[in-house]
Amino acid sequence: MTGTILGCIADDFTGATDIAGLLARSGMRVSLRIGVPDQPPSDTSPFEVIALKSRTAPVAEAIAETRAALTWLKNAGAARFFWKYCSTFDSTPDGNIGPVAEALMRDLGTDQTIYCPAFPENGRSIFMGNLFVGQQPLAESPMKDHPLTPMRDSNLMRLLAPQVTKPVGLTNRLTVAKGVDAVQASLAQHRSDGTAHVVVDAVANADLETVAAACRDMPLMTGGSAVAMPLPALYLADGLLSADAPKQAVHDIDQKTIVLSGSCSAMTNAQVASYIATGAPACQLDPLTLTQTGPQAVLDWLAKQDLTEAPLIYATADPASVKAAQAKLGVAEVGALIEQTLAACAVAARDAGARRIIVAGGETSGAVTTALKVAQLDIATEIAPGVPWTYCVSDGAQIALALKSGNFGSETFFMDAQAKLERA
Ligand SMILES: Nc1ncnc2c1ncn2[C@@H]1O[C@H](COP(=O)(O)OP(=O)(O)OP(=O)(O)O)[C@@H](O)[C@H]1O
Ligand SMILES: O=C(O)[C@@H](O)C(=O)CO
Repeated sequence: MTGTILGCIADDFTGATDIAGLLARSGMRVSLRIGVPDQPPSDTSPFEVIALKSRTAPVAEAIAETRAALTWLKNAGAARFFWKYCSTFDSTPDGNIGPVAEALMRDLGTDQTIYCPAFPENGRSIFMGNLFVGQQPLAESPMKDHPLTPMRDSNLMRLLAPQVTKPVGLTNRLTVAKGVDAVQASLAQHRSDGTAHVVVDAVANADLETVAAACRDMPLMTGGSAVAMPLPALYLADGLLSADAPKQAVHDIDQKTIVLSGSCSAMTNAQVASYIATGAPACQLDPLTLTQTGPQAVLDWLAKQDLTEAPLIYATADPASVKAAQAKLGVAEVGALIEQTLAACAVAARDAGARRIIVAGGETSGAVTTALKVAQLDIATEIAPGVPWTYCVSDGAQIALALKSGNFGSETFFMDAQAKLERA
């Protein structure tokens, strides 16, 4: 029986399902824990992911939580670790990515790690240390206007340097193109120069295969989810993982479904419009009305729905409406109001028999999983790159839960999700 081989720590919930989903492409069992478990490890998987909510937390808090996660994962048997942050490197000059990496390096007694947020299947690529979102440099992409972590520079070395105490360097695409030995030689050169933090270019999945192969024995790798994807096959080839290691389970889940959308990204707006156009029952939450009437009206609407028709409850709105609501009610207040309402809808839907719950938005996913009191998710079939179905238990009921990052999935995501579970 194989113990835990790789321990991953993610700085948000949808980021955690993202890396868990890509690791699960291997067919191996991947478990995701919501927060650092109170209990010592038991029923562990070859790949364990701990989801934190530390992306915008104060540095000291993020470090403390991440170190606690590391200890739990070490106790689960892991000897290799992955620090997962956003593929758009979401952070601020006094943000957490660098300080957390340095804290993990200290705890693991290692003097070097890599930074590779590339996710080519979702349009994130790195060339000469510059991060692109589709064809746009990061700082010209919609990420420049992110409400919490506006990204105003596209150069990963410049973004990382103010966050760390040790030198930052680059292993560029020309080296990656030469293969595994060239990447390892470049890392060794950086190490002898005292460069602890190495940004590594990747523009395609083939580059990520090379980078993962070159770095697979590092105690700590950091990046987006995609550079972790080749690791299961590499560990299998190295004999670290046996072919009889636990595989993904498949459960037969009742068809009653609820779709909850609190993301206001351009992609989620398109997904909501496309779902409504199919004729699915839908109820829009208006923040101003909610402050006056509370959640009862939407709960009443939900109680009348046939859950086999997979109704949608959404607060998703265009940027102008979001700004107007924020100006009237306050950014944090309106966010919390909607998150709490959608979380209450998730609980009510579960109590009414919904066993398939689809959620759009990272913060929204956090609120929903917390309200459902979900502690552990087992990763199941992939819906879209970085968005898997997961299985969990909530109040004794076996639930299939899909947590979608705001920007991920195609326009037909909500339909795709339902169809994928049928095929699984
Ligand atoms: N109509 C609205 N007006 C104002 N705020 C809203 C509205 N609808 C949703 N919100 C809030 O916007 C925030 C959206 O964040 P969330 O993390 O859920 O989505 P996202 O940022 O698109 O996803 P991700 O973090 O995965 O990229 C939530 O706090 C939500 O409550
Ligand atoms: O890496 C990404 O883009 C996502 O997994 C994410 O972190 C969403 O918040």
